[in-house]
Amino acid sequence: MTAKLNARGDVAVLVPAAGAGLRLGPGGPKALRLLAGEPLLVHAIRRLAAAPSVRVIIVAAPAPETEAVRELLAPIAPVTVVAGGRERQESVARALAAVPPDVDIVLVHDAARALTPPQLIESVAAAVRSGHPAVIPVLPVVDTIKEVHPAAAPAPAGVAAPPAAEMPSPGRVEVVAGTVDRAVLRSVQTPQGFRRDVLVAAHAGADGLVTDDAGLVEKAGAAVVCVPGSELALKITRPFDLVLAEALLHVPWAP
Ligand SMILES: Nc1ccn([C@@H]2O[C@H](COP(=O)(O)OP(=O)(O)OP(=O)(O)O)[C@@H](O)[C@H]2O)c(=O)n1
Ligand SMILES: C[C@](O)(CO)[C@H](O)COP(=O)(O)O
Repeated sequence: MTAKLNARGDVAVLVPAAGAGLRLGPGGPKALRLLAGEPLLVHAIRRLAAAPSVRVIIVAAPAPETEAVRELLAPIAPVTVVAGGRERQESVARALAAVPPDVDIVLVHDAARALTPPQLIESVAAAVRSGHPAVIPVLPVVDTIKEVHPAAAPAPAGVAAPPAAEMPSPGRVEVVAGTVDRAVLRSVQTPQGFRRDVLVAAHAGADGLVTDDAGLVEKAGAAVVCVPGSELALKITRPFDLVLAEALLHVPWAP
């Protein structure tokens, strides 16, 4: 049965879903990969549609799959589907352009965070509604975090280390440059919530790529406020995450 969105809701949710899912391995666009027999995007949309604040959902689909995604989601909830871009930021910008003029609160939510509970969507929306122009859900960092640089080209004292690859690889030795104080670090999730004018201005003024929308708002100089995130809002990125997500579907407290 198609879920109805709340016509009295005051929130539009943009769902970037156009990524390739390279880190998940071969198998097609990540948002269309199956979790317990259904595409990740279906899991994500179902949970968004269950949040009472949500009036509009706009999905940025992999461009060649736009029509297929429209058909896939039609029985789940009323959604607008646009073609995504080459980068996440472009996908968000395209979805943002399709927000109806009378909606003042916009959330941006990764399809890859497919198990995000409706309560988290509500708590981010409530924080924006209460007056914060930009809101992100966060979790504490639980590991000790080291800054590293490649052993072959150590950064001299006082000079910024060269950019490190995302992971050390065989034959590439890294050396620790220092330990970061994790008490001031947070792991950032979606949905990220914004006053619409703030998000529109941040995207319009973007002068490079950042990895989340709050990053654009920070660059524009606006305050970004944190609310508690949820372990269930994990981003399904690598094969291990898919196994974890499958297990989470069976825990009694998961939505
Ligand atoms: N050009 C892109 C790239 C990413 N995304 C979306 O942004 C979210 C977060 O991206 P990530 O989880 O990193 O997904 P991928 O880019 O697909 O992953 P990978 O980097 O492994 O290819 C995902 O819902 C993804 O579909 C998007 O809409 N358009
Ligand atoms: C937006 C995001 O989910 C915040 O954690 C994340 O940055 C998106 O993932 P990506 O791999 O950086 O595109």
